[in-house]
Amino acid sequence: MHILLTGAAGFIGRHVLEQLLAHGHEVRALDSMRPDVHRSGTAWTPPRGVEALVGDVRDRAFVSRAVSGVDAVIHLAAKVGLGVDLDDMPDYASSNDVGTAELLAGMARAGVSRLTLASSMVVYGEGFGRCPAHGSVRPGPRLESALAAGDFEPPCPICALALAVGLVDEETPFDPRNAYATSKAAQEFYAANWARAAGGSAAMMRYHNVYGPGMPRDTPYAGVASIFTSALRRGEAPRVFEDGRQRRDFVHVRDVAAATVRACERHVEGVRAYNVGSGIPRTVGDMALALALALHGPAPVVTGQYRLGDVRHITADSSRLRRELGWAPAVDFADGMTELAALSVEQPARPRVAAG
Ligand SMILES: Cc1cn([C@H]2C[C@H](O)[C@@H](COP(=O)(O)OP(=O)(O)O[C@H]3O[C@@H](C)[C@H](O)[C@@H](O)[C@H]3O)O2)c(=O)[nH]c1=O
Repeated sequence: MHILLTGAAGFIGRHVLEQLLAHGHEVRALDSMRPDVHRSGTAWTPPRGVEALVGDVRDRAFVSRAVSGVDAVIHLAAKVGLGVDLDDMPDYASSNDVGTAELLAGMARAGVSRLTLASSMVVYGEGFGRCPAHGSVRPGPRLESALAAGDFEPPCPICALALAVGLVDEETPFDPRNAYATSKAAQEFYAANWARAAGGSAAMMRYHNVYGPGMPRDTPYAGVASIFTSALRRGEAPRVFEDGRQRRDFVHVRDVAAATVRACERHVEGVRAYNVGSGIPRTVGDMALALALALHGPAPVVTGQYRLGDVRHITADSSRLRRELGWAPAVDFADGMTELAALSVEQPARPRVAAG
């Protein structure tokens, strides 16, 4: 196929591009190269044979050029991050939602009917506490305040049992809790509207906690695995928030790219969301320990600090992706951590240049 890939220079985009080429697709690779989005400032040299376009998906004329003649679009370009700073709300809305709306309008004008969209597990928010007795419960503000007060395994609001894992399937209701999450949820709604109105297909890929080679470094927006390896590289202990027992679904970037490419190749009808995760809950404390051991660094420090807006536990039920698209994660967690540790030793941090 001839595929337009947006966000091609980003962490996930580079892996998707590599796999698309390995599958024999012709790729038009687009990226804005916005310095505020690519905070680690890495240069981008697209592989030979790839048509590269630098521009912004909010630019209508640019989008028209970008979508012309392609069979399908993989839309990864986005402003990512925690999204808790209210001042950032307009930029999330503009970069992610206006950008997606322009892209979809451009696809409709050009008659391009296949979309694969990067979404995120953040659309689910904290709506997934699971009590062993009462199943899924929505603790809402009570859970937030319990967490803020340092009660990291709060009880079910109906009985006294502790809430557990936080397994989400694609039917779990949306509950976006910050500007980034809201912009991701809105992207999905725009894509669904476009698909229905234009007769297109849209696969929404809800990525869980992605890690692996090429993770952004040394920015507060990098994922926790990158922040821990950077700390260990400096000889510092990883600082683990809460009690370290909060669980996430860490999924390797090559597996995420494989799921994305598969969806682009195989999802041809209607609107479908897919969780992209390993399905295995791991505590942040265990992950910190695995990296500390791999890098022979200092033991993790549990800070008890709660980061505003963080969910306690979340794990992907990715059975739909396995069943419908035949995907299965291939990278073992221990191997992925060893790889990350080895890379972080081999690739020294970019030299910092003092301002002024
Ligand atoms: C950064 C950091 C996080 N953590 C904890 C907080 C969370 O419980 C857990 C995971 O945190 P994060 O990696 O920040 O991911 P997160 O689970 O908060 O998720 C978000 O992460 C953003 C990077 C992405 O842009 C978002 O899309 C979203 O995935 O690790 C630490 O313990 N120490 C740290 O230094």
